[in-house]
Amino acid sequence: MTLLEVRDLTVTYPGGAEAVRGVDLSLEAGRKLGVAGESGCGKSTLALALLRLLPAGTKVGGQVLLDGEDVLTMRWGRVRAVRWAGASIVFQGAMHSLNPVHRVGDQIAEPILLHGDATPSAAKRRAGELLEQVGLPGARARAYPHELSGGQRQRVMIAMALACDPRLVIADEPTTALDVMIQAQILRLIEQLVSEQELGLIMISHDLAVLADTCDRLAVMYAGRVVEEGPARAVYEDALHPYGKALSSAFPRIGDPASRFAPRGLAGDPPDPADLPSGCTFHPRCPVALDACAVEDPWLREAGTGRRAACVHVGATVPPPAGPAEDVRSTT
Ligand SMILES: Nc1ncnc2c1ncn2[C@@H]1O[C@H](COP(=O)(O)OP(=O)(O)OP(=O)(O)O)[C@@H](O)[C@H]1O
Repeated sequence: MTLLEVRDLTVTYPGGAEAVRGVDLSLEAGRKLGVAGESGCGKSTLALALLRLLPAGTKVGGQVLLDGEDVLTMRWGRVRAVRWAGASIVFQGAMHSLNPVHRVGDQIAEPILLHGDATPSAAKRRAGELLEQVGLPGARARAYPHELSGGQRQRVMIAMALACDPRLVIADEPTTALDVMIQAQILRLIEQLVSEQELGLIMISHDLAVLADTCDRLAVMYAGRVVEEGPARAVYEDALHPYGKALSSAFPRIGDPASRFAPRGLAGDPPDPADLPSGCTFHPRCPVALDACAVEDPWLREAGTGRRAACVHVGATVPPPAGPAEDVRSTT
């Protein structure tokens, strides 16, 4: 069975910001899905929605099927059971996520005690084992967060995320605050744990290169929508959507010196989710926009083997209108 199936997920914050708009995603156990996009595209909102961690008053629609069970409609008692044990999140910036006045071992033991019938001493023992699993000496369980380096704290966060043997781990910018060497170590650790334990991984980052290196598939988000999705390497090296292309050209490629000199960046900012442009939300920044793009909002649809993209330039993108069809489509 598919581990996670997200269907037509929408999130609207109080005040009207449509942060996630009709997202469909799926993930098998043991697979790694990267979610990329600029700041403000809705990546963290998507992650929080998967575990119903959004602020009160936020409107959420669609389905989040975790092992076939809809997280969005389950009772709160069940949601609490699913958090940590079914799926867990590693947030960016471990210093802010760890409690500064508690030893890290106690913080790892806490979800174990809450979610099972372990005794306090068994939970502590398990916390030490988890620390060793993420490459820290078990004795570091007695340390306070400020006594650890940034990389060590992020390892503690990963140990916590694994504490209750979840089936799915969501990592939201897990290495953003770390230097490049430590970043690489943490990414390798996450990859190793996912493959050893047959977990599903959703990794969120603005850095397409990191995701292409770590994940099997990539979803590119823009203004709350997935605008491109496919095998990670293919999306990174040969994006179909103009936004995916712009995002991938923003990072020089390892082993491709020419890419250091490629034109980079994208003018402007993503739109305000409370005041989205008409048609394709990317059209005001798109270098290849047509007049039709200010009107038509293309669906995400098949664009070659295992790939999907939402752009009038890619495949047949416009859903059939109610009246006589006016063809604004083109092919790649
Ligand atoms: N509590 C909130 N109330 C209203 N709007 C919000 C709230 N949280 C986030 N938003 C808005 O929703 C949009 C998506 O934010 P989100 O944090 O999900 O984006 P992101 O892609 O994860 O960005 P970043 O990489 O900076 O974290 C942004 O425009 C943001 O301002």
